[in-house]
Amino acid sequence: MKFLDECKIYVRSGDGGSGCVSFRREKYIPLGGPDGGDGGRGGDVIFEADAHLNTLIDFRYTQHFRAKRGGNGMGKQRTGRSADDLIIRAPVGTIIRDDADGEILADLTEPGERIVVARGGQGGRGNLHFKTSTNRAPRRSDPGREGEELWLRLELKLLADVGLVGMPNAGKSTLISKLSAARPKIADYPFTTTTPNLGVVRADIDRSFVMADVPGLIEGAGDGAGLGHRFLKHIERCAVLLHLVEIDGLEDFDPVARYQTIEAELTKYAPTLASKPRLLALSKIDLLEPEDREVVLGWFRDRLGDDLPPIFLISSTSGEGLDHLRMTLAERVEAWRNAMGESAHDALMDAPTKAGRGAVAEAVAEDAWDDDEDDADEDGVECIWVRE
Ligand SMILES: Nc1nc2c(ncn2[C@@H]2O[C@H](COP(=O)(O)OP(=O)(O)OP(=O)(O)O)[C@@H](O)[C@H]2O)c(=O)[nH]1
Ligand SMILES: [Mg+2]
Repeated sequence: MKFLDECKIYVRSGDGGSGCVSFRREKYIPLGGPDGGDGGRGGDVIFEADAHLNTLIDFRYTQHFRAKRGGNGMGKQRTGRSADDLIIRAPVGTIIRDDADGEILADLTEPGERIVVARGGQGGRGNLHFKTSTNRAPRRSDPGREGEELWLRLELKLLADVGLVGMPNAGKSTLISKLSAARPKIADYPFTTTTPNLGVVRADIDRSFVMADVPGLIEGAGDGAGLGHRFLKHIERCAVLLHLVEIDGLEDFDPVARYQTIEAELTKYAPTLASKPRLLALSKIDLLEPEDREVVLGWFRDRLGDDLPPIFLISSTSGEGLDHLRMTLAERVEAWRNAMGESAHDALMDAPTKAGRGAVAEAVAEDAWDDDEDDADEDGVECIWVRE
């Protein structure tokens, strides 16, 4: 299975069928009047949000969508057949833009929601309509109207509840591998993760949430430096951010400054990210001398003051602090879902996508990412990232 989150497709609605030129021909009626029927309507191109889909991968194989042409009008005043509409199914959460000017045509948030992106052409009029008092045998009919054609850009934002942010090597991928079935690549060097990973974290029997591990952020990420900014959009819709700062000793670096650097980048990228609820986890504390813990916590308390989010000490190696963190995250996600109530955002994030998100996350957990297919295809489909 592959996962693709951005693609470009061509759509064309059907042309209207032509009107017909025809005259009534019956025995003993030598000069029957015009009886050419109208052409049928061309098919619309319609998008439908489907809660069971969670990737745009199908658009990689099919990029051209053409609705059928309406049938031509016929004699005996018969109207041509209207063409069937072409329904394109896309995952809930897909944003559809006109590629020409970037205008958003639709943001599919509700399962079953439909939007017409290209209207089918009207059928042409048959010669029946052109009969006048002076012209009783019109040889004129209209051709059908042409359908509309346009290129669309589809974008799917991952629907995760918790977004993991932090500098490269902070231990984000290790954490998601401990809390969920996701098995991302983990290594002792920065920028190991190049594409997002999703995992379902089960807090208890009936409570779970989706966590997204995105590539590490660096200074300048908000302006486009590094890889991470490309994926920040995936965490824009998260309920909670979990900011991970690695603490593997008291020497050599300033963890508070690391935290502040990344926070500043998030603010620069989008104010919505800056104002999102967040938790701070100090990772790799197995490497810290027990007596140094209070020292580090003191640095954060003193320098961040009221801006200090709830802080956790965790170790993915020893498992310390993970249960508490997992339960707190579950509570935060639940509180956020409740606060959202019946709002449109809730519809997007919660009910309709449960099946879809679970499926993506499980699939992500099972398969490895393929980093190779990162760029534009020959045939014009741009893949920001693809999972095999
Ligand atoms: N001792 C110790 N090492 C850890 C812990 N968590 C992660 N590591 C190690 O830290 C290194 C980086 O871990 P990753 O999970 O790949 O870090 P990341 O934040 O995903 O890094 P990028 O993908 O580059 O952004 C790996 O060598 C891990 O084994 C921990 O709790 N304790
Ligand atoms: Mg990683």
